[in-house]
Amino acid sequence: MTAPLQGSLFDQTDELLLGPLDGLRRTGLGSGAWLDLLPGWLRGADALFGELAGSVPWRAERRRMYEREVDVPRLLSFYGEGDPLPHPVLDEARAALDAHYADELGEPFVTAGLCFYRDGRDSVAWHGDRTGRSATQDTMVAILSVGDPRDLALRPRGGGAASMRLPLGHGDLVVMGGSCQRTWEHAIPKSTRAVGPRISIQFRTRGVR
Ligand SMILES: O=C(O)CCC(=O)C(=O)O
Ligand SMILES: [Fe+2]
Repeated sequence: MTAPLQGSLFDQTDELLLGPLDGLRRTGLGSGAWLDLLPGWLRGADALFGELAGSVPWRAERRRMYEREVDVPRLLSFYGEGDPLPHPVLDEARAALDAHYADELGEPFVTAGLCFYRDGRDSVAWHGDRTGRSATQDTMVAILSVGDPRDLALRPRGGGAASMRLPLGHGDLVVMGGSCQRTWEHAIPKSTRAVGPRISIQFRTRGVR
């Protein structure tokens, strides 16, 4: 499928450029969870959006829910350990994240999950990325967002403090770290506003989904 995204809708530069990661700002969420945020990490991302939209083998997934098969409302593509990524700037992004977080994380980011939200009806429900080590141990999930802005919503698992919404725009980076996957949940809520397509790229460590 292709998405009708006009060039330079979002960005004034044509050149793909990853900024330095020293601009990352950390927010503690409590219970050992935190978020690192760097708005506008990748500049010139219009072309990347177009290439990913057109060349990634997007899959629609179906899932059993209450005895029925339902469409998962977004398109997906998963790049496992050792799989060539669909654009060289994603290799650069992953290498930069590895260099920045090496000491704190203690292992590299090895997989990339790509999600395509075609419009405001596409979404992902509340969940933690709790498959693998993240169910019991701290880890990091780094998300690069391109295309139309969508909110990443976060709430403590099992209720408690109020939830929060973090608008993720074109080229923005957010890293969910510490205990975030087991003590918090996240979601991309549906939007009733007219929103265009968004692609998110999630880098994870070995075995974590
Ligand atoms: O689209 C996003 O930024 C989040 C996706 C997500 O949480 C997931 O696929 O596990
Ligand atoms: Fe997730």
